[in-house]
Amino acid sequence: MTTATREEFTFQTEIKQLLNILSHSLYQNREIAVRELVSNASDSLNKLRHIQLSEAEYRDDAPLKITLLPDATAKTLTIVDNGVGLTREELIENLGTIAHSGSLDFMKKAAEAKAGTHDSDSSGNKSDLSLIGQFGVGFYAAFMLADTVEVITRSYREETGWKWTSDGTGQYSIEPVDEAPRGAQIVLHLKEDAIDEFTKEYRLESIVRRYSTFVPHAVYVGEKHVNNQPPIWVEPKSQVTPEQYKSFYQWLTHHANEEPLWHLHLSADSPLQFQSILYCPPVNLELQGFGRLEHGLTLCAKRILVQDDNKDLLPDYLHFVYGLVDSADLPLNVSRETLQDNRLIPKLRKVLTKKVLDYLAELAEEQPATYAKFYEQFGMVLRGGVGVDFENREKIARLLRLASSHDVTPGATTSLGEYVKRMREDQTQIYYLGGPDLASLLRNPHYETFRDRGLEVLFLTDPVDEFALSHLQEFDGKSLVSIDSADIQLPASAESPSSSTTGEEQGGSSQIAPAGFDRVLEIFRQALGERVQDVRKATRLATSPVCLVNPQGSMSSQLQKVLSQTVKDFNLSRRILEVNPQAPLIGRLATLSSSGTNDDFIADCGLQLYASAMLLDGLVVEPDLTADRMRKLMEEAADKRTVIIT
Ligand SMILES: Nc1ncnc2c1ncn2[C@@H]1O[C@H](COP(=O)(O)OP(=O)(O)OP(=O)(O)O)[C@@H](O)[C@H]1O
Repeated sequence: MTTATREEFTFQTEIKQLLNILSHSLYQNREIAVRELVSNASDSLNKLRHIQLSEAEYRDDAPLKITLLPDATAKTLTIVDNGVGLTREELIENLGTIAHSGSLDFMKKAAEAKAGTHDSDSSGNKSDLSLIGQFGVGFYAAFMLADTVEVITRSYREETGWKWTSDGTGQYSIEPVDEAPRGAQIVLHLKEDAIDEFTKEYRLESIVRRYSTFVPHAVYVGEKHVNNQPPIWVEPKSQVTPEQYKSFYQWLTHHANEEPLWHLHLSADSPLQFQSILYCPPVNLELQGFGRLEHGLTLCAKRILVQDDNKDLLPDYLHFVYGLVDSADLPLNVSRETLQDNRLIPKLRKVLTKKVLDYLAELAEEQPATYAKFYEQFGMVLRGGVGVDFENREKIARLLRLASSHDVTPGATTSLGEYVKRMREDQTQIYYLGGPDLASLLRNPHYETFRDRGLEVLFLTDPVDEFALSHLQEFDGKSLVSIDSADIQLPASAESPSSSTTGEEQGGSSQIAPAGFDRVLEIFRQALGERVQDVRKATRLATSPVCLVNPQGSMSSQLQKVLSQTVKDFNLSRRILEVNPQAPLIGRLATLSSSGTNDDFIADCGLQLYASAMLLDGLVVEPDLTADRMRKLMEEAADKRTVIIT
C-alpha cells in the first residue's frame, strides 16, 4: 500500500497548444488516434520483450498483446497492453512534456497548414490536414476522441501502479493505485460525438486492419484477434497480392490512401540471410516544403522488431526509400547501441544499395515513364550519390537524366548511356555546359562551334548536376568536360561546315586573321593585365567576338559562380580570353589598330568585351568601371551619329 496521494500538475505550454489543435482541427482524421495508441502499446511491448530477453527476472509466460475494449454503457474505449508500463516519474516526463520528435513535428506542420503554406497533399488535391496524419501525433491524439483520458499503469520494475488523469485543458493529476496489472490501460472517456463510432467492435476492427495489420504483436478487439496475417515479407513473392503490398506500404509510411510508385521484394539466403520489402513513395514531400524526412528502414530479427528507423541500412542518397529488412543473422537481443557495432549492418547496406540501384536501372529500361516520374521526384536526392559513393558512382551516373542539345524540347532528357551511343567514333570526350536555363545555354558563345559541328552537348541547368559530373570525371571510358574549359578536344571528323571556324589545334585549316589582329590581341592583353591568364585567337567561335575559357583543370564557370556566391573569399580562377578574328567587330578593330591614335578605344573595347563575357556567365566584375566605360562608348557612338546627320 502506498502512502502518496493525488497530485496536480500543469502541462508544458507546447502541450496545451498541441491539445488545442488536436481537439479542434482534426475531426476527419480522428481514427488515427487509435493507430497512435496501438503503436505506443506496441512500442511498450517491444521494450518489454527486449528486457525479457536480456534479464531473466522479468520473464513470464503471459503472451504479449494489445487489446481494445469498447464499452458503450460506460462510454469508454480502453487500449490495454502488458508492456513495460510507466513509473510516476515516467508519467511526468513522457506525458507532461513534449520530449519526442513526432509531436513537435506535428505541431509545426499543423501551424503551417493553418497558415496555408501548403495547399496540396501527395495526390495534389486534398487538404493538407490529411498529410498531417502521416506524422506521429503520439499519445495526445487520445484527446481527439476523449474529453478525459486516464492512464492506469504499472511499470515492470514496480509493485504498485499509478493513475494519470487529464481533461486535456491545462492540468493533469497523478495518484497511486494498488491494483494495476503490468503495462498500461489508456481509458478514453469518449466525446459525445465519438461514442457511437468508437464503441462499435466492427468499426474498431476495420481501423486496426487498416492501420495496424502489421504491428508485430497480437491486437485484439474484445476477444477477437484482428491482425492475424503472416508477415508478408517472409512469404514468396508469388503469394503476396498487390493489395497486401499496398496495405503494408500504408502501414509502414502512415500514408493512408497512397500507393507506392514501386516496390522491391528481396529474399536472400547466402552469404547473408534476409528478407526485405522496399518502397518508393509516389511523391517527394521534401519538394513540397516539408523538411527532411528521417524515417529510415524498419529492422527485424526473425520477424521481431529491432528498430523502426534504422538509417544505416541504405546510403543517404536513398533516404526516401521506406521498407522493412528482416534478418535471421541478427541476434534478437541486439539494442540500438550494439547495432552500431554490428558487422552485419554494413553488409546488408551494401547488398540493399546494389539491389535498389540495379532495380532502378531495370525500371529505367523497362518502364521509362515510371522511371521519369521517379526521377522527377527523387532524382535530386539520388544524384548526390555520385559524389559520395565511389563504389557505385558509375551505376548512379547511369541513372542520371540530363537535358541535351540532342533534343531541346523543354523537359526532354537523356542519359549518359544514350549520349555515349550517339557519340562519333573518334569523339573521346562527353561535352557539357552549365548555365541558368536552357535558353541562355543555347545562346552561350561556347556552344556555337558544337552546334555548327553537330556535336551533342549536355545542358546542366542545376549546379548539383554539374557537381555530380565534375566528381564523376569519366563515364564509360570517356572523360566528361565542360565546354568552357581549355581541355576540350574536338573529334577530327567534326569538321566545321565553314572552314573559318575550324581551329589550328583541332587539325583543321587555320583561321585567316585580318591584318592588325595580332596588334588587337596585344592591346587587349595589356589592357586586361592580371584579370586574365592570356588573350589568344579563338578556335571555337562562330559569330561571337570573344569568349572566356577556363584554363586546363580548373572548374567550369557555372561551378565557380555557385561557389563564389556561397563560399566567402572564393577566388575565381583567371580565364583565357579567346578572340574571334572572323567577328566583324574584331575585323574593324584590327583595321583601326594601324593608327596608334585608336589604342585607347581598342583597349576600352577589350575591357568591355571581357566584362560582357563575364556577365554572360552571370558574374559582375568592376561594375563602376564597366558602367563608366559603357557610357563613354555610347557617347562616342552618339557623337559619330551626330556627325553623320549634320
Ligand atoms: N502504452 C504505453 N506504455 C508505456 N509507455 C508509454 C505508452 N504510451 C506512451 N508511453 C510513453 O510516453 C511517451 C510519449 O508517447 P508519445 O506517443 O506521445 O510519443 P512517442 O511514441 O515517444 O514519440 P513519437 O510519437 O514521436 O514516435 C512514449 O515515448 C513512452 O515512453
